[in-house]
Amino acid sequence: MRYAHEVGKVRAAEQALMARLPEGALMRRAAAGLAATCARLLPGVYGARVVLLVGGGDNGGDALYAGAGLARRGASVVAVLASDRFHREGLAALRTAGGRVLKAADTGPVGAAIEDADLVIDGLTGIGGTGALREPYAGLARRTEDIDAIVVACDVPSGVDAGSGRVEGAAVRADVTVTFGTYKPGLLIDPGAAHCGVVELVDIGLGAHLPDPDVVAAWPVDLRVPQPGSESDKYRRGVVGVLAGSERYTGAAVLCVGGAVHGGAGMVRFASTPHPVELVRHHWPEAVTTVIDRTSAALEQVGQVQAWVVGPGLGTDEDAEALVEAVLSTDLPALVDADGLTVLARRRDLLRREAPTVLTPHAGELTRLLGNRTPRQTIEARRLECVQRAAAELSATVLLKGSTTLIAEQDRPVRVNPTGTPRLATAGTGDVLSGLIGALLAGGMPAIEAATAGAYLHGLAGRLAAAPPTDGPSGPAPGREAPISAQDVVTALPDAFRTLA
Ligand SMILES: NC(=O)C1=CN([C@@H]2O[C@H](COP(=O)(O)OP(=O)(O)OC[C@H]3O[C@@H](n4cnc5c(N)ncnc54)[C@H](OP(=O)(O)O)[C@@H]3O)[C@@H](O)[C@H]2O)[C@@H](O)CC1
Ligand SMILES: Nc1ncnc2c1ncn2[C@@H]1O[C@H](COP(=O)(O)OP(=O)(O)O)[C@@H](O)[C@H]1O
Ligand SMILES: [K+]
Repeated sequence: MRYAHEVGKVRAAEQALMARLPEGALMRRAAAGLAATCARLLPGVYGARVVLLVGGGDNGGDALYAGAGLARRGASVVAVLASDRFHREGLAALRTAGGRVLKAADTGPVGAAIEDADLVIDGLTGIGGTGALREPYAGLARRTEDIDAIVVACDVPSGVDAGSGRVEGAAVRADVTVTFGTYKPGLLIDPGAAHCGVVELVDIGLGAHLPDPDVVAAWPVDLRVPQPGSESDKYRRGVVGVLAGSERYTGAAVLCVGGAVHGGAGMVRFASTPHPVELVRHHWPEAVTTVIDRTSAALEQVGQVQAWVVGPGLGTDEDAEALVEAVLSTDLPALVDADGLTVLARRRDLLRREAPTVLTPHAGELTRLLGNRTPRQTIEARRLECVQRAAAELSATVLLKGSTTLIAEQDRPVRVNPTGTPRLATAGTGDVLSGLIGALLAGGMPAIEAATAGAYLHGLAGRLAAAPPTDGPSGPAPGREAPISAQDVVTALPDAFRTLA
């Protein structure tokens, strides 16, 4: 797992540690780690041209000390001061090491230095950055776009809100971000995460002073999907029931069952109206299907299951509502997706239940679930805050889809999914995800673990489907990916599972 802590907790841990160390020791540790990474990224330090973008706080101090270290090893280092305030000891150290200093207002020489640089260290703002970058910080951040130099962000790319990943204006796009002590949520969550490049963590000894994390990113070693043993049979492995599709929306049913069939359930039971049932039988002969009378919503017709998935393509009429109500009245784990969520938005009373409930909204669906008080754009920009609020208000496990999938349960660290690709933003992939998570629930996984593993495998299947085979699970550069369909994601699921073995 990658652990991230809120900014306030990072500051408290730093204070506790600093109280036990000589003045300035912590900053010098951070700067030494930053300088070591920069030295590794350069073909050679001697003679390399390094520019430091220096803000008025301690983030600028880190950059100045790191620059001093590189200058002592023969680099030609220029510091660009964005503010009249700067870290005095850091600047003195740089000058002593032979570094030069410019002010941001010296636009000609500053532009030339950045153009000629081999490496730029962004020390404008770190965890102290608030709101959109003001001038001249914003202008300096923009100057780092489309340059040949390697851009290394100190602690956090400036312009990215460290606590949330929010980006409100200009922000540095780094090739590498060197962060100190612990990850910050904004380094793991988009849009901030997309500005970080490769994130390296430098240990500055904070560990013992840090409380439980606020956000964690799951890595393959953390995921324990159910494995069949010699005692297994199809019933013991878990049966998932899927209520999806309608005469109007048939594809959602086929895709959702596809996700469930490849999710490791012992059996998939599918129930719907005649047309989706016919199509599911055609595509997935292994599913056991039932044509149900929607008006009665009697789940006994479908047979015994260990978990339910309800919603994709279901429609939002009264019959659909009756099916959602029937599922949520059981004492079984249930996942509600798509149209089921639209129904739930007007029947939040149905969420009062003891058994685990997983909701898988995209930002628009979450807007409705939260009573239309939070616009979709706000949810997309403040994903962390909104998913936490939703989990608390709805008393459910909430998986918020989109460019970074987040999974929240009340009083637990929020999970961040590290896999995925923007190629997944295509119709029907969400239906595959809900079927997949339903199968994992039926296999007995706790709700948050099923949602975490499902998001991971789904994102990885998307990458495997989109990438040339040689690029592997860590994923190729986005330009090397091909468009994919939701069915391609289904097909790639077995390969995604195999990476966990
Ligand atoms: N504490 C420790 O032990 C350790 C801390 N460490 C390091 O310290 C960093 C935190 O330092 P910090 O607290 O000084 O804040 P920091 O990120 O430099 O930002 C403040 C400056 O930014 C400016 N500014 C803010 N918003 C702005 C905006 N929108 N637009 C423009 N300017 C804006 C603000 O300007 P002002 O408000 O003063 O005008 C002020 O000058 C942390 O990330 C890590 O790198 C490491 O050395 C390890 C040990
Ligand atoms: N920009 C993006 N980057 C990565 N993944 C994305 C992005 N946009 C959407 N996705 C993923 O694509 C899937 C789309 O699901 P959803 O919105 O429910 O579509 P549908 O209802 O058509 O199936 C989700 O898994 C979501 O996380
Ligand atoms: K920075």
